[in-house]
Amino acid sequence: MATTTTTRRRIRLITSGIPPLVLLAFFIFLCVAGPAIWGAAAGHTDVAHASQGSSAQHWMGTDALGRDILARTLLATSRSLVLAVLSTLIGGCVGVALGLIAGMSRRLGRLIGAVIALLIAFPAMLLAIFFAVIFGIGSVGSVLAVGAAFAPGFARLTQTLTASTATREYVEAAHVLGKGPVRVVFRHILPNIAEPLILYSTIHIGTAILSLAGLSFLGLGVQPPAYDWGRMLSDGLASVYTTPGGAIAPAIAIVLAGLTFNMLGEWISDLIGGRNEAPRTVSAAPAELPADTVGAAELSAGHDRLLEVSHLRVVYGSRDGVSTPVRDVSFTVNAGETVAIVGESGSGKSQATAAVAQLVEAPGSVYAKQLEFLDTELLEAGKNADELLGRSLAMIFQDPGEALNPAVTIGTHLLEPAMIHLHEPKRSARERAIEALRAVAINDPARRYKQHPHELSGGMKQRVCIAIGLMGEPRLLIADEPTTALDVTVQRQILRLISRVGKETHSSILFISHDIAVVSEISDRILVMYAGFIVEEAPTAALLETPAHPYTALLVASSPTMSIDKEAPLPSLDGTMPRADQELAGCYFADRCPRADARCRSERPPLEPVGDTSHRAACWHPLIAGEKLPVRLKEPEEVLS
Ligand SMILES: Nc1ncnc2c1ncn2[C@@H]1O[C@H](COP(=O)(O)OP(=O)(O)OP(=O)(O)O)[C@@H](O)[C@H]1O
Repeated sequence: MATTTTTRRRIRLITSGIPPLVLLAFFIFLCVAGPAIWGAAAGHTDVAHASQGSSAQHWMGTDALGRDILARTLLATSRSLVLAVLSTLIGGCVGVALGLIAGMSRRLGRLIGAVIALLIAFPAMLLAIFFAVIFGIGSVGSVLAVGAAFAPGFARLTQTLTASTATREYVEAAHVLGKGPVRVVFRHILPNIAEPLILYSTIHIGTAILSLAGLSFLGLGVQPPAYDWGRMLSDGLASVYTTPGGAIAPAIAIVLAGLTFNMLGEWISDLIGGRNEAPRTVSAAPAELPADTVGAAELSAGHDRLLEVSHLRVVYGSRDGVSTPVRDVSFTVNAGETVAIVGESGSGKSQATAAVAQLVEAPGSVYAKQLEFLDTELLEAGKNADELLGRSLAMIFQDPGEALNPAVTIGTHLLEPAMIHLHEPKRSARERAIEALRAVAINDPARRYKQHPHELSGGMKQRVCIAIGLMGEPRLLIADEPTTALDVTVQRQILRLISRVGKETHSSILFISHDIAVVSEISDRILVMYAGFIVEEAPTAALLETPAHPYTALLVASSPTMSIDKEAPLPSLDGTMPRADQELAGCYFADRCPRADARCRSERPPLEPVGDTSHRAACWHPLIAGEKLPVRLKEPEEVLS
């Protein structure tokens, strides 16, 4: 059934491509062979047979000098088409350059965006006439004028495409790798916006033919003795009653050429659309992970500080106010340790780690008393910080589909960290890349190396992202909800893989998740975040068995696990977390907390040890070990809803 649909689609694609391709071939033939075949007839004057109607010798008649109109029309093809292609190229290059600057740079973007919006408000033909007067009458002036009139359209399209591509995770990953803006544009942005731009250009050649003909018709374009279809149309209209062919022949040529490029554009669009449809793959049984080598090279030093974050704050300022997704976060990650950050959606987990990876973009600002990675103060290190992070930090994002650049092969993704940061020769980097794919349990790594991301399943893409991390010299692996976008059957494997890779490469792991049950499987220590604060921090077992903060206690109790009684109702966490733009004097959890009193609402509790020094909680009334929180249980229908 699927095969029949695909076959039918292919047949439709081939048949719909025949008319524009045949017409295009015909026009190319006219451009190439035209001068040799019709050159003489088009230039031969015969005043005795001037301004004649159609005859067997002159199908479209003759002009005022007795020249054959059909021959001149066919000969005018090359000038008309070359000028149209040139003006599209000029408009395309100028527009794409402006659009890229506007899409990449926030400050210049606003200015260029405003100019584009102003120009786009005028009809393109009106702009072309305006620019033709400025650039001067003639072929060159008209080409520049039509190019300038098209540039705002190209710029608007490029700006929109760039803005949406620039926020993709593979572009952010490229920034993490320390790639400069020019490299990011040519490697990651342009290849991914090229298809709609090519499509737009093809259709625009048709419009350019019409616009140039219009300028020539108005006397602003091609000047005698040179001629194009617009010039011929203008001359032909003067004698339309005696020699109608003088106007009809160039008019037919203009319409046919315009139609050809429009049909070609539609066909390319179909072709691209079909190619981008993800192939349906039958998901094979997930590959067994190779034997775990946990413990083979455990770091002996127990408390080597790798990352030290002290009083981290992330602030976004806008005309509408200030929003602070990370209010005050302090934590450390020791060498070889796996630390998890948990908390409900919007608690600031991703923003806090984005600040560590230097991925918070304007208008966001990062403040910290200390943000030290491998003994380097990141907020003061400038370019050195980029290099350090590019070499020693690996990021695994939530959606592996977004994290990989669809335009480049898996191999290229893997080679970049090794070649850019370790300056490794391509040959040895390639060998290591195939080894890295094998290490993350990807079958047939040599074949996968040559494939593009769309040829891989979601789980495989995430394995590739992990393998990319292995290509540098990672000391810290930040995994931001790496299993959320994956099929449940693959989640556990990816989790185990990340844990194993961390141990084998002696890297520490900072693992972000909203699911405490997930992180408890791999983490040594858990940090609980709420409304931009760390509200509790403890070794995993202590946090799960004796949570001190009421929020943690509710998170633990409401986390459905395989071991709990499925018939028993889950505790309910009513209310919502304060927004990032809300400022409160006291504890941000107070409104949802069954233990809150007046002090909780007026005075913010500091993160302080509760019992053991490794266990800290920010609460005025922490739960004493073993104490149960009085909680409202969810009704069965609430659990289902
Ligand atoms: N570019 C931005 N501008 C302004 N505020 C932002 C921006 N990005 C994020 N925020 C704010 O930061 C808050 C925290 O976002 P963050 O992505 O860190 O949460 P999270 O805990 O990781 O949640 P999730 O699990 O849903 O990803 C958001 O609720 C949002 O209000």
